[in-house]
Amino acid sequence: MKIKICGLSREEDIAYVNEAKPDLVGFVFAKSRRQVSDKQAKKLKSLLDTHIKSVGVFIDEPREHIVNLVKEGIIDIIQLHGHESQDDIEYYKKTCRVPIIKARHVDDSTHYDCDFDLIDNINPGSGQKFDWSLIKVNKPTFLAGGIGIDDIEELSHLPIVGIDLSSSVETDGKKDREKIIDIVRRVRCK
Ligand SMILES: O=C(O)c1ccccc1NCC(=O)[C@H](O)[C@H](O)COP(=O)(O)O
Repeated sequence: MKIKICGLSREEDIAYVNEAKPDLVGFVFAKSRRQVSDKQAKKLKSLLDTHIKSVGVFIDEPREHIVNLVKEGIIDIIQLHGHESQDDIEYYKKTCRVPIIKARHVDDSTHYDCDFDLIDNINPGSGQKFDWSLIKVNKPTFLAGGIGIDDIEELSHLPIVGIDLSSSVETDGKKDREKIIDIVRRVRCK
């Protein structure tokens, strides 16, 4: 199972993930307490272990901004959380040629022709769970929403390719080295 640690914003956060080695990390460009500027993200990416993929997280962002971040090598994967259409997804496929993750709620069965689905809470990044028994997948799917270290055993039985988490690896709103290392180790042991 792949693991993505989302919402990195400080240079020490990058040091933590370089040590823990998750598969993916997320830079949030959408409005959020975890939001990073292009300049910050460029610096963070330059410090990131080259084996770890960087995911840009967006809500209804202008296309040019996303394309520019891919072209500059700041993000390796696009994650769309807003009202982006299949037309937008086709545009990114053609223009960027990087994997695309489209987030949806568990009760939204819209099919998007993209690389991965991400089933997330209605309030992304809030640390809130939802009913995992409602999950239906029709393509490689990541799961997010309040996932913590005690959930790994249960999640290993779900039809998902990876997990995406943020709040549970924070202390007082900041990424926590021990929590990141512990959860990546737990996932690797499954
Ligand atoms: O994390 C945010 O602040 C955020 C803001 C706006 C759109 C998306 C956001 N995060 C997306 C993620 O991929 C989070 O990792 C995911 O929602 C899980 O977060 P959590 O429930 O805190 O583990």
